[in-house]
Amino acid sequence: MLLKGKKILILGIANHRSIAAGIAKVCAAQGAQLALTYLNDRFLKSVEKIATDFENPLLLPCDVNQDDQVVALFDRIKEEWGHLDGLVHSIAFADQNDLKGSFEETSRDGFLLAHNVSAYSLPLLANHAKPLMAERGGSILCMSYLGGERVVTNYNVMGVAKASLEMSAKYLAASMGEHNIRVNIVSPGPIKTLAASGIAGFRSILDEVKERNPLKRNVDPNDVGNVSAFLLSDFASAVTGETIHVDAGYHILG
Ligand SMILES: CCCCCCc1ccc(Oc2ccc(Oc3cccc(O)n3)cc2)c(O)c1
Repeated sequence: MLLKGKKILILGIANHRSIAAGIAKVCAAQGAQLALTYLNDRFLKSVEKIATDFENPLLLPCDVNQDDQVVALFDRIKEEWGHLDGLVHSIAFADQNDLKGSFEETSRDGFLLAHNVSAYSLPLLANHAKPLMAERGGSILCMSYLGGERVVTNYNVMGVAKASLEMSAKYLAASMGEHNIRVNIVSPGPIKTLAASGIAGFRSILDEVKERNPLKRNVDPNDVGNVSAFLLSDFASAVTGETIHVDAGYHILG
């Protein structure tokens, strides 16, 4: 049991296909106690369904764009648990119009929205988690994609937001290390999620990576959950500011 007795907060489950749902399942199987957030009542049902197999999980609402909801979330965690060992950030959003066409046409609002939700939310959440992690230390994870490291057609403003997310994770790793808080990046290959279905050309990318990558297969939320559980565990005690690609090796190709 990699995560026995660890208290882990996971933000970003939308439904059973979510990467965060895969991470939650592996963490629960490895003995972790879980707090799962849902964006609003529309998502509560599907989060409850996923949580039925878990041992008394905390289900809490959180829209990271609302500061008061973030404060209320960590007040509840403090009240119920007293401390936090892990935080998984699996949140992103961009206007669908900004996920296709010419990047130069991105609107000011669209650019700011994508960065607000997909990048700024990481330092925001990390700052609130800090007092609950400081003593024993903790592990923070965020989810990126190759399009944040190099250009992937149509990914556009989300790629720029992911670049910001990845550098945010590294600056957080540098700043929070003295409190024994580690911050790492998991970069999955393309996975068929609710969010992915909103991106132009996603289907063809899925097939292309499967044909080209070293393992000749697509990756799934369980693959991501396995690596995430490792990074959340004491087995990764000296790993911080690191990116692990869970992409069947695709990123090594030209
Ligand atoms: C052209 C790139 C194909 C591979 C994309 C892999 C991927 C799939 C999903 C990802 O996560 C999101 C999350 C929200 C998001 O914004 C959305 C999603 C659906 C509708 C909408 O209005 N915005 C876009 C991507 C992501 O960051 C990366």
